[in-house]
Amino acid sequence: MTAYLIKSVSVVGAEPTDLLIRDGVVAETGAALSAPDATVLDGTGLVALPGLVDLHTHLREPGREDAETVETGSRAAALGGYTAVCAMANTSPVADTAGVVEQVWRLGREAGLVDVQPIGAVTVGLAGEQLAELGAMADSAARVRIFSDDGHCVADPKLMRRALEYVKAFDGIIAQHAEEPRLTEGAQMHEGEVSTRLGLTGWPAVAEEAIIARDVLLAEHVGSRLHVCHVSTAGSVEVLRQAKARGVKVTAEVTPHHLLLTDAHAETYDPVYKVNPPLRTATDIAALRAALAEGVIDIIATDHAPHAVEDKECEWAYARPGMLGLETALSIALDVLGPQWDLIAERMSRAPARIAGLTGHGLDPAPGVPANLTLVDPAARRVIEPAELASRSRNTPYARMTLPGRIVATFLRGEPTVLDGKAIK
Ligand SMILES: NC(=O)N[C@@H](CC(=O)O)C(=O)O
Ligand SMILES: [Zn+2]
Ligand SMILES: [Zn+2]
Repeated sequence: MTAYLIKSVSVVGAEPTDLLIRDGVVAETGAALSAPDATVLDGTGLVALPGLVDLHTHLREPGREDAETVETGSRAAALGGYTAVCAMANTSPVADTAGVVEQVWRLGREAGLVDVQPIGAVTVGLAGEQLAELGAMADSAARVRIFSDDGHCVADPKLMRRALEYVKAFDGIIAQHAEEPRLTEGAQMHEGEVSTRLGLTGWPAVAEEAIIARDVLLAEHVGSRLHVCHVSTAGSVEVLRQAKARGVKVTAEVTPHHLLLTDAHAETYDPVYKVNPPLRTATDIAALRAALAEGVIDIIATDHAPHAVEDKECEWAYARPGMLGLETALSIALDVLGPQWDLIAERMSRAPARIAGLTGHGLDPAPGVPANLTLVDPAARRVIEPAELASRSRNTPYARMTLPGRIVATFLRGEPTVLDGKAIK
C-alpha cells in the first residue's frame, strides 16, 4: 500500500501542516514531515476536509442502469469529494428485502470508490400499505439503519407510527419524504406567483409542512428518531425549530439546489429544473440558509437524482423530477456559505456520518484516524460541462455555470480514489 505525504495543507481551514497517510490511516501530522517511501503531494493552497458523506443519493441500480449504476454513481461521488453515500431504496426491484440491500452493498464494495450504505424501504414496494422486512434488512450484511420510501411519502400516520416504533429497537431512523399526497395531486412546480402566471398546478409549501408537523409529533410520542429529507420551505424550518427546542429526536437535510435555485427557473420550461420538492422562493432560500447556519437544519444532502435523457428531455409535465448533485455539491456549498470550512465539514461530513452511524467517516484528519478525506482547491473555478460528468446522466441544473472550488484528491481508507481531479478507476 502506497504511503502519501501531503505537504503544507490546511486541515479544515487551520494553518498549513503536513499529513502523512499510511496503512489506511492518517499516520502523522506536523511541520516538515519526511517519509522517503511516500508519494509527495503538494497541498499548498488546498484545504483537507473529512471525506464528504451523502445521506441521500439515488444510484438507480438495480433497474435503471441506463441512468446510473452503483459504480458510475460511486465515481461521481468520489469526484465530488465523497467517501460515503447512502443509497435510496426506490430502485427496481425496490430495496425492501435483505436480498436487494445486500446486492447494493456488495456492488458498492466491488466498485470500491466510496462506501455505499444502502437505505431500506419502509413499506413493501414503496406502496405505503405494509411494512417491509425492516428487521431482516437491519440484520443483513448491509446493516441497514436508515429506512425511507423516498420518492413517496409514508402518508398513512398509523404505518408511520409503526415504522418509528419498529426501528427504535435498533436505534434506526425513518427518513421521510414529506409530501401530503392529497395536496400535491397533479403538481408540477411550487405553488405561488410563478405557477399562477404559467398556469401550472402548484405544490404548496403546506403539503410539506403538514407532514413534518405530524411526523415530529409522532416521533416525539414514540421517542424514535426521525430524519426529514430535502426540507424546502421557510415554514418547515419553523416547525423543525420548535420540535428541536422541545427535544424531539429529529434531524433534517437541505439540498444544494434548494439553497440556490428558485421557482423562477420554471419560466424556462426546461425540465432540468423540475424536482421534488419543487424549487421554492428567495424567501424560502434565505430561511433555509439561516437554518443551516444555526443547525436547525443539520446537513446538506445532495438528493442526487440521475435520469435518462428520454425521462428528462421532454415536455415539462412528462419529465421525471430530480437533478444531479454529487459532482457539484461542494462547489454550491462554497458558493452559498463561503469558506466556512468548519461549518462545511460539519454539515457535509461529520453530522451526516453521525446520523447514519458511519463510524470511520466524518472524522477530521488527525493521527490514528481512518484516512477518509478530500482535498479541495478553493481558489479554482470551473465551468460545469454536463458531458464531462462521471454520472451516467446529464441532468445538472448548473450546465455552463462557473462554480468555485475543485476537488483535487479523495482518499478512501488511505487509497486515492481521485488524484489530480481525476478518478483513479
Ligand atoms: N427528488 C426528486 O425529484 N426525485 C427523486 C425522488 C425524491 O427524492 O423524492 C428521484 O428518485 O428521482
Ligand atoms: Zn424525496
Ligand atoms: Zn431523493
